[in-house]
Amino acid sequence: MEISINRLEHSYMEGTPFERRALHDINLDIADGTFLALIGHTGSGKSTLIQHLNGLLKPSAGSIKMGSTELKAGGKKQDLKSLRKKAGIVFQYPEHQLFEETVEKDIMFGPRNFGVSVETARLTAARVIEMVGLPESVLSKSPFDLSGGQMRRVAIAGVLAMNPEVLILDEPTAGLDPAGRVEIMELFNSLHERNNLTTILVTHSMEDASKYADEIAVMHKGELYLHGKPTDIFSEREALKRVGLDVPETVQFLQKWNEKSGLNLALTKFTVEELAEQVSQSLKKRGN
Ligand SMILES: Nc1ncnc2c1ncn2[C@@H]1O[C@H](COP(=O)(O)OP(=O)(O)OP(=O)(O)O)[C@@H](O)[C@H]1O
Repeated sequence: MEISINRLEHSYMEGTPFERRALHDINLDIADGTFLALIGHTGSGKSTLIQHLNGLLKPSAGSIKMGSTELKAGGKKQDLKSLRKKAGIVFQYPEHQLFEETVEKDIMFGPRNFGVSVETARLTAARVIEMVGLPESVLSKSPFDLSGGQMRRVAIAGVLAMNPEVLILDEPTAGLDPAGRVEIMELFNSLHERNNLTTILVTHSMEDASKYADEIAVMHKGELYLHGKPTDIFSEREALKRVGLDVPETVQFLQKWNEKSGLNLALTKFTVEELAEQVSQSLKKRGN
Protein backbone atom coordinates (compact mmCIF):
# COMPACT_ATOMS: atom_id res chain seq x y z
CA MET A 1 0.00 0.00 0.00
CA GLU A 2 1.28 3.40 -0.92
CA ILE A 3 1.56 5.85 1.99
CA SER A 4 1.83 9.60 1.66
CA ILE A 5 2.28 11.90 4.65
CA ASN A 6 1.84 15.59 3.94
CA ARG A 7 2.67 18.48 6.28
CA LEU A 8 1.66 16.38 9.27
CA GLU A 9 1.65 18.06 12.68
CA HIS A 10 0.62 16.56 15.97
CA SER A 11 0.16 18.17 19.37
CA TYR A 12 -0.83 16.25 22.47
CA MET A 13 -3.43 17.84 24.79
CA GLU A 14 -4.15 20.46 22.17
CA GLY A 15 -5.79 23.62 23.42
CA THR A 16 -4.82 23.00 27.06
CA PRO A 17 -2.00 24.57 29.08
CA PHE A 18 -0.23 21.20 28.74
CA GLU A 19 -0.20 21.26 24.93
CA ARG A 20 2.90 19.58 23.58
CA ARG A 21 3.91 19.56 19.92
CA ALA A 22 5.25 16.09 19.07
CA LEU A 23 5.40 16.23 15.23
CA HIS A 24 6.34 19.18 13.02
CA ASP A 25 5.71 19.36 9.29
CA ILE A 26 6.37 15.72 8.41
CA ASN A 27 6.46 14.98 4.68
CA LEU A 28 7.17 11.38 3.76
CA ASP A 29 6.19 9.16 0.84
CA ILE A 30 6.52 5.40 1.23
CA ALA A 31 6.12 3.36 -1.95
CA ASP A 32 4.14 0.11 -1.93
CA GLY A 33 6.35 -2.82 -0.90
CA THR A 34 9.00 -0.72 0.88
CA PHE A 35 10.68 -1.88 4.10
CA LEU A 36 11.23 1.40 5.97
CA ALA A 37 13.14 1.70 9.23
CA LEU A 38 12.12 4.61 11.46
CA ILE A 39 14.96 5.50 13.77
CA GLY A 40 15.61 8.24 16.33
CA HIS A 41 16.15 8.92 19.99
CA THR A 42 13.58 8.46 22.74
CA GLY A 43 10.97 11.19 22.42
CA SER A 44 11.79 12.00 18.78
CA GLY A 45 8.21 11.24 17.67
CA LYS A 46 8.42 7.74 16.15
CA SER A 47 5.50 6.23 18.08
CA THR A 48 3.41 9.34 17.55
CA LEU A 49 4.00 9.10 13.80
CA ILE A 50 3.12 5.42 13.44
CA GLN A 51 -0.06 5.82 15.49
CA HIS A 52 -1.32 8.16 12.76
CA LEU A 53 -0.96 5.40 10.17
CA ASN A 54 -3.97 3.46 11.39
CA GLY A 55 -5.95 6.32 12.84
CA LEU A 56 -5.11 5.79 16.52
CA LEU A 57 -4.07 9.46 16.61
CA LYS A 58 -5.57 12.26 14.53
CA PRO A 59 -3.46 14.88 12.77
CA SER A 60 -3.52 18.37 14.34
CA ALA A 61 -2.69 19.64 10.84
CA GLY A 62 -1.83 18.07 7.51
CA SER A 63 -2.88 14.70 6.16
CA ILE A 64 -1.96 11.05 5.67
CA LYS A 65 -2.99 8.99 2.67
CA MET A 66 -3.04 5.26 3.26
CA GLY A 67 -3.94 3.75 -0.11
CA SER A 68 -7.34 5.22 -0.93
CA THR A 69 -8.07 6.41 2.64
CA GLU A 70 -7.16 9.99 3.52
CA LEU A 71 -6.93 11.06 7.15
CA LYS A 72 -7.00 14.82 7.51
CA ALA A 73 -6.99 17.35 10.31
CA GLY A 74 -10.62 18.33 10.84
CA GLY A 75 -11.67 15.82 8.15
CA LYS A 76 -14.92 13.91 8.32
CA LYS A 77 -15.16 10.62 10.20
CA GLN A 78 -13.41 7.87 8.32
CA ASP A 79 -13.98 4.15 8.09
CA LEU A 80 -11.15 3.40 10.50
CA LYS A 81 -12.19 -0.21 10.91
CA SER A 82 -11.23 -1.15 7.37
CA LEU A 83 -8.02 0.90 7.60
CA ARG A 84 -7.06 -0.91 10.80
CA LYS A 85 -7.58 -4.22 9.04
CA LYS A 86 -5.20 -3.20 6.25
CA ALA A 87 -2.55 -1.56 8.49
CA GLY A 88 -1.67 -3.84 11.39
CA ILE A 89 0.45 -2.60 14.29
CA VAL A 90 2.61 -4.90 16.39
CA PHE A 91 3.10 -2.84 19.54
CA GLN A 92 6.00 -3.15 21.97
CA TYR A 93 5.57 -6.26 24.11
CA PRO A 94 2.52 -7.40 22.08
CA GLU A 95 2.25 -10.53 24.28
CA HIS A 96 0.83 -8.30 27.04
CA GLN A 97 -2.34 -8.04 24.95
CA LEU A 98 -3.06 -11.77 24.86
CA PHE A 99 -6.15 -12.51 26.89
CA GLU A 100 -8.15 -15.49 25.62
CA GLU A 101 -8.25 -18.99 27.12
CA THR A 102 -6.57 -20.58 24.11
CA VAL A 103 -4.13 -19.45 21.46
CA GLU A 104 -6.67 -20.31 18.77
CA LYS A 105 -9.37 -18.10 20.34
CA ASP A 106 -6.89 -15.25 20.69
CA ILE A 107 -5.92 -15.38 17.02
CA MET A 108 -9.56 -15.75 15.94
CA PHE A 109 -10.62 -12.68 17.93
CA GLY A 110 -9.69 -10.11 15.24
CA PRO A 111 -11.24 -11.92 12.26
CA ARG A 112 -14.41 -12.77 14.29
CA ASN A 113 -14.75 -9.07 15.13
CA PHE A 114 -14.80 -8.37 11.41
CA GLY A 115 -17.65 -10.82 10.88
CA VAL A 116 -15.61 -13.78 9.63
CA SER A 117 -17.29 -17.16 10.32
CA VAL A 118 -15.96 -19.45 13.05
CA GLU A 119 -14.87 -22.05 10.47
CA THR A 120 -12.93 -19.54 8.36
CA ALA A 121 -11.37 -17.90 11.45
CA ARG A 122 -10.21 -21.37 12.58
CA LEU A 123 -8.59 -22.04 9.21
CA THR A 124 -6.92 -18.62 9.41
CA ALA A 125 -5.57 -19.40 12.89
CA ALA A 126 -4.03 -22.64 11.59
CA ARG A 127 -2.50 -20.78 8.62
CA VAL A 128 -0.97 -17.91 10.58
CA ILE A 129 0.38 -20.04 13.43
CA GLU A 130 2.45 -21.82 10.80
CA MET A 131 3.55 -18.48 9.32
CA VAL A 132 5.07 -17.48 12.67
CA GLY A 133 6.90 -20.80 12.95
CA LEU A 134 4.84 -22.48 15.70
CA PRO A 135 3.30 -25.98 15.54
CA GLU A 136 -0.48 -26.33 15.18
CA SER A 137 -0.56 -28.14 18.53
CA VAL A 138 0.01 -24.74 20.22
CA LEU A 139 -3.49 -23.62 19.14
CA SER A 140 -5.25 -25.54 21.92
CA LYS A 141 -2.91 -24.30 24.67
CA SER A 142 -3.39 -21.35 26.95
CA PRO A 143 -1.20 -18.46 25.73
CA PHE A 144 -0.04 -18.08 29.33
CA ASP A 145 1.54 -21.55 29.35
CA LEU A 146 3.92 -20.61 26.51
CA SER A 147 7.44 -19.17 26.68
CA GLY A 148 7.90 -15.41 26.24
CA GLY A 149 9.20 -15.86 22.68
CA GLN A 150 6.27 -18.13 21.76
CA MET A 151 3.78 -15.67 23.26
CA ARG A 152 5.23 -12.92 21.12
CA ARG A 153 4.83 -15.09 18.02
CA VAL A 154 1.19 -15.77 18.92
CA ALA A 155 0.56 -12.03 19.28
CA ILE A 156 2.16 -11.45 15.87
CA ALA A 157 -0.02 -14.24 14.41
CA GLY A 158 -3.06 -12.33 15.71
CA VAL A 159 -2.04 -9.30 13.64
CA LEU A 160 -1.31 -11.46 10.57
CA ALA A 161 -4.77 -13.06 10.86
CA MET A 162 -6.22 -9.78 9.56
CA ASN A 163 -4.24 -10.14 6.31
CA PRO A 164 -2.65 -6.70 6.58
CA GLU A 165 -1.10 -4.95 3.59
CA VAL A 166 1.00 -2.76 5.87
CA LEU A 167 2.82 -4.10 8.91
CA ILE A 168 3.89 -1.51 11.46
CA LEU A 169 6.35 -2.79 14.04
CA ASP A 170 7.09 -0.75 17.15
CA GLU A 171 10.40 -2.08 18.47
CA PRO A 172 9.26 -5.67 18.01
CA THR A 173 12.43 -7.18 19.49
CA ALA A 174 12.36 -5.19 22.77
CA GLY A 175 13.19 -7.37 25.75
CA LEU A 176 14.37 -10.40 23.72
CA ASP A 177 17.83 -11.99 24.01
CA PRO A 178 20.19 -11.63 21.00
CA ALA A 179 19.18 -14.98 19.46
CA GLY A 180 15.46 -14.18 19.92
CA ARG A 181 15.98 -10.76 18.30
CA VAL A 182 17.54 -12.28 15.20
CA GLU A 183 14.77 -14.92 14.95
CA ILE A 184 11.98 -12.34 15.16
CA MET A 185 13.64 -9.96 12.70
CA GLU A 186 14.21 -12.82 10.24
CA LEU A 187 10.54 -13.75 10.65
CA PHE A 188 9.42 -10.19 9.77
CA ASN A 189 11.81 -10.06 6.87
CA SER A 190 10.45 -13.27 5.36
CA LEU A 191 6.83 -12.18 6.00
CA HIS A 192 7.63 -8.90 4.23
CA GLU A 193 9.08 -10.65 1.22
CA ARG A 194 6.61 -13.52 0.91
CA ASN A 195 3.47 -11.44 1.38
CA ASN A 196 4.43 -8.29 -0.57
CA LEU A 197 3.92 -6.18 2.52
CA THR A 198 4.84 -2.58 3.14
CA THR A 199 6.73 -2.76 6.42
CA ILE A 200 7.53 0.07 8.82
CA LEU A 201 9.95 -0.87 11.58
CA VAL A 202 10.52 1.45 14.54
CA THR A 203 13.91 0.57 15.95
CA HIS A 204 16.85 1.86 17.94
CA SER A 205 19.14 -0.54 16.09
CA MET A 206 21.09 0.87 13.14
CA GLU A 207 22.28 -2.70 12.57
CA ASP A 208 18.71 -3.95 12.01
CA ALA A 209 17.93 -0.89 9.88
CA SER A 210 20.96 -1.55 7.70
CA LYS A 211 20.26 -5.27 7.41
CA TYR A 212 16.58 -5.22 6.54
CA ALA A 213 15.43 -1.78 5.36
CA ASP A 214 15.24 -0.44 1.81
CA GLU A 215 14.89 3.06 3.26
CA ILE A 216 15.67 4.74 6.57
CA ALA A 217 13.84 7.74 8.05
CA VAL A 218 15.57 9.46 10.95
CA MET A 219 13.42 11.47 13.38
CA HIS A 220 14.77 14.20 15.62
CA LYS A 221 12.72 16.37 17.99
CA GLY A 222 9.49 15.72 16.10
CA GLU A 223 10.97 16.44 12.68
CA LEU A 224 11.96 14.18 9.82
CA TYR A 225 15.70 14.78 9.96
CA LEU A 226 16.95 12.47 7.18
CA HIS A 227 15.29 10.07 4.74
CA GLY A 228 16.89 7.93 2.06
CA LYS A 229 18.43 4.62 1.14
CA PRO A 230 20.76 3.13 3.79
CA THR A 231 23.79 3.97 1.61
CA ASP A 232 22.77 7.65 1.50
CA ILE A 233 21.99 7.82 5.21
CA PHE A 234 25.29 6.20 6.19
CA SER A 235 27.22 8.71 4.07
CA GLU A 236 25.88 11.34 6.49
CA ARG A 237 27.87 10.21 9.51
CA GLU A 238 28.43 13.75 10.82
CA ALA A 239 24.72 14.60 10.55
CA LEU A 240 23.86 11.39 12.41
CA LYS A 241 26.39 12.17 15.13
CA ARG A 242 24.84 15.62 15.63
CA VAL A 243 21.64 13.89 16.78
CA GLY A 244 23.44 11.28 18.88
CA LEU A 245 23.25 8.45 16.33
CA ASP A 246 25.97 6.66 14.44
CA VAL A 247 26.37 4.40 11.43
CA PRO A 248 26.48 0.61 12.02
CA GLU A 249 29.79 -0.89 13.12
CA THR A 250 30.31 -2.56 9.73
CA VAL A 251 30.07 0.85 8.03
CA GLN A 252 32.48 2.37 10.58
CA PHE A 253 34.90 -0.44 9.77
CA LEU A 254 34.55 0.08 6.02
CA GLN A 255 35.12 3.82 6.32
CA LYS A 256 38.32 3.24 8.36
CA TRP A 257 39.40 0.47 6.00
CA ASN A 258 39.02 2.77 2.98
CA GLU A 259 41.05 5.51 4.69
CA LYS A 260 43.88 3.17 5.65
CA SER A 261 44.01 0.83 2.63
CA GLY A 262 43.50 3.43 -0.04
CA LEU A 263 40.94 1.07 -1.55
CA ASN A 264 37.73 2.93 -2.15
CA LEU A 265 35.19 0.18 -1.52
CA ALA A 266 31.59 1.18 -2.20
CA LEU A 267 29.25 1.48 0.76
CA THR A 268 26.70 -1.11 -0.31
CA LYS A 269 27.16 -4.11 2.01
CA PHE A 270 26.16 -3.91 5.63
CA THR A 271 26.27 -7.33 7.26
CA VAL A 272 29.52 -8.68 8.69
CA GLU A 273 29.47 -11.63 6.24
CA GLU A 274 28.87 -9.42 3.19
CA LEU A 275 31.53 -6.98 4.27
CA ALA A 276 34.11 -9.74 4.88
CA GLU A 277 33.41 -11.08 1.40
CA GLN A 278 33.73 -7.60 -0.16
CA VAL A 279 37.06 -6.94 1.59
CA SER A 280 38.44 -10.37 0.73
CA GLN A 281 37.47 -9.98 -2.97
CA SER A 282 39.14 -6.58 -3.13
CA LEU A 283 42.33 -7.96 -1.55
CA LYS A 284 42.37 -10.84 -4.04
CA LYS A 285 41.98 -8.37 -6.92
CA ARG A 286 44.89 -6.36 -5.56
CA GLY A 287 46.94 -9.56 -5.37
CA ASN A 288 47.35 -9.67 -1.55
N1 LIG B 1 0.23 10.65 25.52
C1 LIG B 1 1.09 11.67 25.51
N2 LIG B 1 0.78 12.84 26.09
C2 LIG B 1 1.63 13.88 26.06
N3 LIG B 1 2.84 13.88 25.47
C3 LIG B 1 3.21 12.74 24.87
C4 LIG B 1 2.37 11.58 24.85
N4 LIG B 1 3.00 10.58 24.18
C5 LIG B 1 4.19 11.10 23.79
N5 LIG B 1 4.31 12.39 24.20
C6 LIG B 1 5.46 13.28 23.93
O1 LIG B 1 5.60 13.41 22.52
C7 LIG B 1 6.98 13.39 22.15
C8 LIG B 1 7.22 12.25 21.16
O2 LIG B 1 7.03 11.01 21.84
P1 LIG B 1 7.04 9.59 21.09
O3 LIG B 1 6.59 8.58 22.10
O4 LIG B 1 6.31 9.69 19.82
O5 LIG B 1 8.61 9.41 20.80
P2 LIG B 1 9.40 8.10 20.39
O6 LIG B 1 10.42 8.52 19.39
O7 LIG B 1 8.46 7.04 19.96
O8 LIG B 1 10.11 7.66 21.75
P3 LIG B 1 10.50 6.16 22.26
O9 LIG B 1 11.67 5.73 21.42
O10 LIG B 1 10.86 6.38 23.69
O11 LIG B 1 9.29 5.28 22.10
C9 LIG B 1 7.78 13.27 23.44
O12 LIG B 1 8.17 14.55 23.83
C10 LIG B 1 6.78 12.67 24.41
O13 LIG B 1 7.06 13.09 25.74
